[in-house]
Amino acid sequence: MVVAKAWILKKHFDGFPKTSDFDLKKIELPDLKDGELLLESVFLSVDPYMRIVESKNPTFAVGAFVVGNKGWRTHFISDGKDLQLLPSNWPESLPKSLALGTVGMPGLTAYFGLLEVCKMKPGETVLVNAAAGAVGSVVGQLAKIGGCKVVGCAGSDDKVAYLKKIGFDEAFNYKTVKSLDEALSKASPDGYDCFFDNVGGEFACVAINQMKKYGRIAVCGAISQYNDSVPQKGPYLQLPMILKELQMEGFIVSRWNHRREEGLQALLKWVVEGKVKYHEQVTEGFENMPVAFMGMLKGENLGKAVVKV
Ligand SMILES: NC(=O)C1=CN([C@@H]2O[C@H](COP(=O)(O)OP(=O)(O)OC[C@H]3O[C@@H](n4cnc5c(N)ncnc54)[C@H](OP(=O)(O)O)[C@@H]3O)[C@@H](O)[C@H]2O)C=CC1
Ligand SMILES: CCCCC/C=C\CC(=O)/C=C/C=C/C=C/[C@@H](O)CCCC(=O)O
Repeated sequence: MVVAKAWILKKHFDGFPKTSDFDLKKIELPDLKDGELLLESVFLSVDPYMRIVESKNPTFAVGAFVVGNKGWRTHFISDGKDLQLLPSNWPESLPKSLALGTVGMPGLTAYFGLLEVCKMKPGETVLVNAAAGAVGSVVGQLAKIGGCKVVGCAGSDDKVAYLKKIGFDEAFNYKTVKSLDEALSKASPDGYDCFFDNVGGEFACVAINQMKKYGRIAVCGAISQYNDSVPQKGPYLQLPMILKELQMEGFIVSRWNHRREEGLQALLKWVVEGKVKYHEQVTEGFENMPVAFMGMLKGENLGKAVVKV
């Protein structure tokens, strides 16, 4: 009998998440039926990554590594239908945890958001916020590969130094600049063609006023608003949208599930060639899932935040 540990949400968040909102449970798992397999988490994120320890399903061999959306759990039984094997050409030398980050869902978000929503073109200027995080750090590097000028903002001087190291043309600490408006116009006096928005709220309002005519805004996330108890109010953006004829489009990465393999292969190739660099913020221990989660929301992570079980 395998006993799984699972983090459950005891109470819906009221404002910023608290340790007391989570509960660690033990769950006895039943024996496998034909067609099922038993998975053991190796790295976890919001999208857990697991190794198969027992299988009664001919498609999945014991020892194989898969990505699945199974919650914060050490073990899980699956019929295999919703699991993704790692690409078969995954190099032995590459950390498998990247399947949760640069060569996984966050990397795909950057890839499809830039290509399909921003429709970036060589010579354009791309702005990205939360730029030193899992999605943002890939956005900036893909935009450089695509021949763009890239401006990134992040919440510490160490993160800004990292952005410059991985090739961002301009980067600044949005928490310490005197004026966000001035910092954005100094970084690109002619404005921005593409804005990949991970943050929303006031940052987005200031940035949207600095878009060039016909600019495109990919609304990927709004992390500045996720923990608000009271919804934020304006300023309102209709005037710059009309006068500059902007396009603003929200998206969820799963829209391109049918092109997942294309995206993963492109990202894998760039990582192997050293054209896309990665950093992971690894927290040790399943017991520390809530700590890692809250730390990520507070900006303690550089690159993708993962938990090693
Ligand atoms: N649409 C989609 O399909 C998807 C959307 N997303 C979204 O993309 C965004 C980035 O996700 P991900 O890369 O996983 O996370 P990150 O690795 O970027 O971690 C989150 C970062 O957000 C920044 N942040 C937190 N609060 C604020 C704030 N108030 N203002 C500005 N920045 C803040 C912090 O960096 P800093 O130190 O710079 O403040 C923190 O490190 C999120 O909004 C997420 O919801 C992610 C995946 C798919
Ligand atoms: C408090 C409200 C929060 C709203 C956030 C809404 C959107 C932003 C966001 O973060 C969206 C993420 C979507 C992720 C989707 C993932 C799966 O489709 C795939 C996961 C497994 C994988 O393929 O690796």
